[in-house]
Amino acid sequence: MAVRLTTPVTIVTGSLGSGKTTLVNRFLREPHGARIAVIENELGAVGVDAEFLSQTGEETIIQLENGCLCCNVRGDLANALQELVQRAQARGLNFDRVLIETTGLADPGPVIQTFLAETAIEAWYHLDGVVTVVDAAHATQQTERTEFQHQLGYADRIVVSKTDLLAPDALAEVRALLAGINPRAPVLEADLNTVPVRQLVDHVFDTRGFANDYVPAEELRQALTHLRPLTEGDGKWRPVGAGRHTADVRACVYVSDAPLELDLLNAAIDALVGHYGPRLWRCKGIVHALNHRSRLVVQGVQGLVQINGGMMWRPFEARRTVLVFIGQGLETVHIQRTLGLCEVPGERAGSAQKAVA
Ligand SMILES: Nc1nc2c(ncn2[C@@H]2O[C@H](COP(=O)(O)OP(=O)(O)OP(=O)(O)O)[C@@H](O)[C@H]2O)c(=O)[nH]1
Repeated sequence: MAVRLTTPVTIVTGSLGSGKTTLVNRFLREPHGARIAVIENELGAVGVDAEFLSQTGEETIIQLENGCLCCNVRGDLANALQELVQRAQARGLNFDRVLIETTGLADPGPVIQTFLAETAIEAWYHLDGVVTVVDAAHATQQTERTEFQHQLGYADRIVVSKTDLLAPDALAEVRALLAGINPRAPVLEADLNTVPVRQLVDHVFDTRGFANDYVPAEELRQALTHLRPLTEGDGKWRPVGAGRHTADVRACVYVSDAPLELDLLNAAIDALVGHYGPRLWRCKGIVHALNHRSRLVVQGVQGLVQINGGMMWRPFEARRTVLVFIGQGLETVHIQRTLGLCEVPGERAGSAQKAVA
């Protein structure tokens, strides 16, 4: 696998007061081996959030003061990232990882798109992942808010904060709610003030959330935990927890052991992107394609979807397609039928397994 020499960037998002600054400060204050630069997005013209960040003695904190990052994203963010590079070159500033803390009102979609579309920054940076901090104490009240749903939908990792303030049954309710909106993102539940920084590092860094050649097994397992066989051995699967999530936000998990025809899959994904437009926020997964010795990796953010070659299938490994679609108003049956058209008849391996949650 090619070694990436660009600097990994993590987007830290989450609702107002959820604990984003607390999380970022843990990485700034405590030793863990990485040197961090922070881009801090302020909502007002005069920022205050940066005041709460621990100063590291170097000029590694950049404040964006022109309002909400999701509204002015391209220019401002690209400039801030380039400014860090210039500081590094001119003044020997050292950092090997960047965290972008968005405002609690930001939709991370356009921020993510900047990394996929701005060629000026790709020589220096790559997007490692989106981490969404969820306030356990207020999550259930926030579920109807569009920005909260967006932040969860795009998450590669979720950190549930303030677990110290919640009874176990209330925490279980939050867990179920999050699984309904985003079944693929692994979750760390924590009191952000006391959880060991090592645990935060392991959960938040190197998620490879946007790698084109790889989807972490942890994410696929997480998505599959929300599906259960209807009856033993009949090959049909049903969603677990469907309907628990909020009104219009839906996560569809498509699973199939039959190989998919790649040309048809390209057409099917184009059709889904065309049909759902901006309502399809994120899609991701691996594909068992006909006549391919390696898995294919699907990575999509809004209208940009890529399918690339991934790791080789190992001998005797069960080959399976797992695709997760997250967005607003996704129609389960429509997605199931559209992707089902790509399955190659008679090529199903073992027991047939196919589902959309
Ligand atoms: N008890 C408890 N308090 C927490 C935890 N995480 C954060 N807090 C507190 O919650 C408050 C808000 O935390 P911040 O880190 O400022 O939240 P934020 O998301 O950066 O807030 P905004 O920038 O306003 O969106 C602070 O008083 C934190 O000390 C936690 O796990 N447990």
